[in-house]
Amino acid sequence: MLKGIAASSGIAIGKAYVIREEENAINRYEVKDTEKEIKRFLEAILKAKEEIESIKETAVKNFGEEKALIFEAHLMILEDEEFKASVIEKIKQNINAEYAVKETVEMFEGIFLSMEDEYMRERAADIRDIGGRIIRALKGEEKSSIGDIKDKCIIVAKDLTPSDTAQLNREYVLGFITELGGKTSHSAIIARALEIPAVSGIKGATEILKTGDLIILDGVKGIIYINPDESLIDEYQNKIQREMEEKRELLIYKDRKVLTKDGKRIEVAANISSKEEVDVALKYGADGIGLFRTEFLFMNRETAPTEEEQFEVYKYVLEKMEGRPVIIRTLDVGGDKKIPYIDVGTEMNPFLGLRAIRLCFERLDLFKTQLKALLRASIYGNLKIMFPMISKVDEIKRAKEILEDVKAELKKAGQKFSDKIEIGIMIEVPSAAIISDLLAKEVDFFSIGTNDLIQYTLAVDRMNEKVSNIYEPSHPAVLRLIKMVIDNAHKEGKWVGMCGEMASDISMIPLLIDYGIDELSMSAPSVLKVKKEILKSVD
Ligand SMILES: C=C(OP(=O)(O)O)C(=O)O
Ligand SMILES: [Mg+2]
Repeated sequence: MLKGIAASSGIAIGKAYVIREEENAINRYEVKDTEKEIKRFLEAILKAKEEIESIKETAVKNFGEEKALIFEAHLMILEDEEFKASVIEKIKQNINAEYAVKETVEMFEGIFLSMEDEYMRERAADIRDIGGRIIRALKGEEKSSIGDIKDKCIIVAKDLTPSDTAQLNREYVLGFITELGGKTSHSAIIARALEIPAVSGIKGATEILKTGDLIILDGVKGIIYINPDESLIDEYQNKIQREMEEKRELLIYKDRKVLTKDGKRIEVAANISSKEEVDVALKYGADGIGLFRTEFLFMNRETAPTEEEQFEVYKYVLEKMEGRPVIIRTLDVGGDKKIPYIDVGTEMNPFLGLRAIRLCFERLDLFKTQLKALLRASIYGNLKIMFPMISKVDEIKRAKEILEDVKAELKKAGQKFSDKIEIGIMIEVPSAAIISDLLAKEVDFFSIGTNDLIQYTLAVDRMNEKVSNIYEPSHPAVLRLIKMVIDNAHKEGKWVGMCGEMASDISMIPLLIDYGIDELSMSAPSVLKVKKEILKSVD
């Protein structure tokens, strides 16, 4: 038995599938026969071309000509004489082909990244992609994608990025075990939304476990059993049965409106990160969407979604929610949510770096495109726009000014948008909580992001399993800030929600209600148990 962190509740029993770290190191060595090495390089180019041609064909079939254009760009790079000449030049200096490609790719990447033109800057990602493909061809490796898993298994990996997790297919992935990551890492959050049980923080898991080992994964207790005996399997199979029954019983709360014993209405909403999750939110009786993490729309693709693509997603969510509140948060890239084509450079402390609204101010092109899409979609439902990582008054003022500029542009173009959109901010940085009296004057609502608020207040990395024991939601410093935020908002007549993971922590709910919280938003599968908990004092 191994103990880790209970990252996503639920139980899974199945065979392990161990993903070992890819051998990324590209070593430099001296080649004597440079002619042979050049031939090896040119063959790798041909192999890469064949691969891309075939991917392009599939892309045309599945997504149409336009989506396949990106591969046209990749083919052009492979045919680029300057690129090839640069690699060959290096090989002639007795450098091995892999290293020559790596150096050439880095040089071209640098050139593209320094260009003024947005389109050209984005081409840096293409060069990187192509470079990886040629190097894999040279090494004779195939690229495997986690989204391609087609056998029922429990994934064991050192770490899963949020974009990896978002690709997991629930039909096959029964659960996952990682060495790294905490309870509020985005991978854990996504796993909870997908109802995939997970345990993180199991040191050495990829070494200890072998593919094919039978595993019991207990995501409630945060433990795993390796090759358990029959009696333990029986015991856990019974637990799975009981869990399913409990879930069914909770359905009686689905259409209940939640009132406290003082008769105050509490909205119990769902957090989503894709349009597909709206159905899950409705299935579990969410009163609204309390947080749409839109950065996930930007993941696992080559370029940012266009205004039209985003508009379609927002419209879909708003229409599906049929007038219930839908809080859509603007792009929160950075920290553990990395997007290859949105370059923030190398950062010593990504969670303290160019993240969320800070990045949007640097990349007005992305920010304005998203705001336009949101405004246009606003006529299809009850949209509220929320800005992440606000840490001072100037930032919310600036964000609102940009929103006004975008509104003016739309008006000029004769495009319609609602005039009733509430504007809110995340309170997830201690400075924002401390000046919440001032910020409350600028907005219609707050939503407390406890995942970040806790990590920044207590100086405890939410991703680091080594300090997870001191990541303490009930620390008095955190509780004082939460109370202060709610009081300050209410003094200005504004409402306060909570969309961090604390919102579904049953042990904290009585206190939050006592503080006067107005809305709680969480992964959809937690909605019913939270409704039940609040109604317990009334029923
Ligand atoms: C809801 C939050 O935002 P995210 O988890 O996306 O950082 C939070 O910080 O609590
Ligand atoms: Mg946050």
